Amino acid sequence: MSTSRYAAVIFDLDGVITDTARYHYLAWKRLADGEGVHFDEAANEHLKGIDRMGSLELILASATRAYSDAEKLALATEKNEHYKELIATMSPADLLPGAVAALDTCRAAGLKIGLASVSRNAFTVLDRLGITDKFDYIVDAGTIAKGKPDPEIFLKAARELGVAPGDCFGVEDAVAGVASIKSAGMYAIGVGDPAVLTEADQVIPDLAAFRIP
Ligand SMILES: O=P(O)(O)OC[C@H]1O[C@@H](O)[C@H](O)[C@@H](O)[C@@H]1O
Ligand SMILES: [Mg+2]
Repeated sequence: MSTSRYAAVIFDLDGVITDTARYHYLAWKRLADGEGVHFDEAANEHLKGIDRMGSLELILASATRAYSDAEKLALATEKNEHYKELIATMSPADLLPGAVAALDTCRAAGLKIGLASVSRNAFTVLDRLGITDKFDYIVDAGTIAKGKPDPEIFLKAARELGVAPGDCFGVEDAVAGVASIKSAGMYAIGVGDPAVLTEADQVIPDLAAFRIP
C-alpha cells in the first residue's frame, strides 16, 4: 500500500533524471552544420521531449531543399551513432541532484515506479547511470506509435504498472511531456521554469525539491 493518495509515479528520463540535452545538442549541431542548416541552443530547447524523427523534421524545416525519406533516415541514424558515442562516457556522476533520493522516497512510500521516455537510448542511459533496477516498468520507446504530447506513452506505463491513470502522477521537464501527462489524465509535476511549464499542476526547479503529492 502506498502512503500517498497516488499508487504510482511515472518519470521522464532526459532532463529530469539526467541532463542528456547537451549531448543531443552536440549531435544535432554537427548534423545541422553538415547540412548548412541553422541550429542553435535556443532551437535545441524546442526539441526537448520530441522523438528522434520529429526532432529531425523540426531541424530540416529551415533547410533550403527537400529531403527524401531515405535521406532523413540516414541523417537520423548518423546523428544517433554520434549521440551513442557521447553517452558511452556517462556514469552515475551524471545523475541530476536529488534523482536517486526521489526514486528511493517513492519506493519507500510504496509507490510503483515507471519510466516513460521517448528515447530509444533510454535503456543504455539507465544502465550507464546504474539505476535500471529502480523501476518496476520501463516503456520501450520502440513500441510506442505516437510520441509526446500524445498520452500513449504515459497510458502504457500506467497500464503495465496495473494502476489507473488517475492514480498516477508524472514528472516531466518538457512542455510536450507535461501535455502528455495531462492528456493521460494524471497529475503533473513539472521540472524547470513555471513560466514555461504552464500546464503542470506544480513546478519544481529540480528533483532536489521533489515531494510526493
Ligand atoms: O534519439 P533518441 O535517443 O531516441 O531520443 C529521442 C528523444 O528523447 C527525449 O527524451 C529527448 O528529450 C529528445 O531530445 C530526444 O530527441
Ligand atoms: Mg525530458
